[in-house]
Amino acid sequence: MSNLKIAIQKSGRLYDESLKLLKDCGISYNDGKDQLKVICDNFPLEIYFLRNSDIPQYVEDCVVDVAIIGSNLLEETEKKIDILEYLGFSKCRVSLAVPKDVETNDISFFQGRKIATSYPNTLSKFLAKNGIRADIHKISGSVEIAPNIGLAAGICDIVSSGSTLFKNGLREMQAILKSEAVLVANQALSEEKKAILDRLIFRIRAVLKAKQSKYILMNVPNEKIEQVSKILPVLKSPTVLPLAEEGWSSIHSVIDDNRFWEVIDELKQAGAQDILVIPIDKMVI
Ligand SMILES: Nc1ncnc2c1ncn2[C@@H]1O[C@H](COP(=O)(O)OP(=O)(O)OP(=O)(O)O)[C@@H](O)[C@H]1O
Ligand SMILES: O=P(O)(O)OC[C@H]1O[C@H](OP(=O)(O)OP(=O)(O)O)[C@H](O)[C@@H]1O
Ligand SMILES: [Mg+2]
Repeated sequence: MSNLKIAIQKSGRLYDESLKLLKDCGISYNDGKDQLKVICDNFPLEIYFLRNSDIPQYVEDCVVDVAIIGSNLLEETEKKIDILEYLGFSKCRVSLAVPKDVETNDISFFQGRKIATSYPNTLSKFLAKNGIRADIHKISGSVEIAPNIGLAAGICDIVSSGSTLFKNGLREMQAILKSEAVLVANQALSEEKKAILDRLIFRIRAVLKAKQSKYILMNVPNEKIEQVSKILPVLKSPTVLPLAEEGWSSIHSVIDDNRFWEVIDELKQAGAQDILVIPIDKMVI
């Protein structure tokens, strides 16, 4: 039986979270130093550690079957590969930025000017769509330095916290693309590989779903159970267990992480006490 081949970034922004995701999926391997390829012990998977910018080509050429990359790289490289799952980490945007003393937010500022970027294709598509003719200057890193050394009037690069822009005296003018890590696959997977991939995606979804949810439990006087239950968004219906103290019950449920702060006051007002919120490791629905 053949293994599914997955490429992940060798080092950089995506490396830690990509490996953590595989680990959370229960996949383990013998971690030899500086290995560029490892075979997993307990899942039919081979991991290839590659340069991020090379990965889309490897996937399209079927050198590997699947990969974890930033979705912005797909926009840039336009390879024939499919996004299977949004993974929720390495969130960032590709943005136009200018020296902070430039006052306008009108992108026609760039008309006839030079823009430094590592993402020339993404930028040229955006400029064409907006009718801006600018001179695109491709550099492969440290793009934020370009305006300071007189190389360009502005830049187009990845922004996350904005601190690199700030440290270089720049400000974000306009985001042109949002990005996050994605699982991608080539379009010619065998049935055997697809079956392994389905098992991997099943595990990834269980991990991602669990991250978005919390287990919540609280004590409630019996006469308030119905009222409290109505507030709780539940999978089926909440679990209600009697407490040793007569007239009281413990209600257990699962809640979306973002919803918790919205309903906490309502729960208290409805009579819930001693509310505990606990992380969930895996969630299979
Ligand atoms: N500051 C950031 N915050 C969040 N995500 C980021 C950030 N910078 C980059 N990313 C995402 O991580 C991906 C990899 O970026 P990284 O800088 O690690 O590698 P690279 O320099 O693009 O490529 P290579 O591995 O070929 O050197 C990017 O394509 C983007 O999707
Ligand atoms: O908005 P921030 O949180 O400051 O992040 C943005 C910076 O992160 C990335 O660089 P990285 O650190 O990956 O270095 P690189 O240019 O060598 O890839 C990107 O190219 C920006 O420079
Ligand atoms: Mg980078």
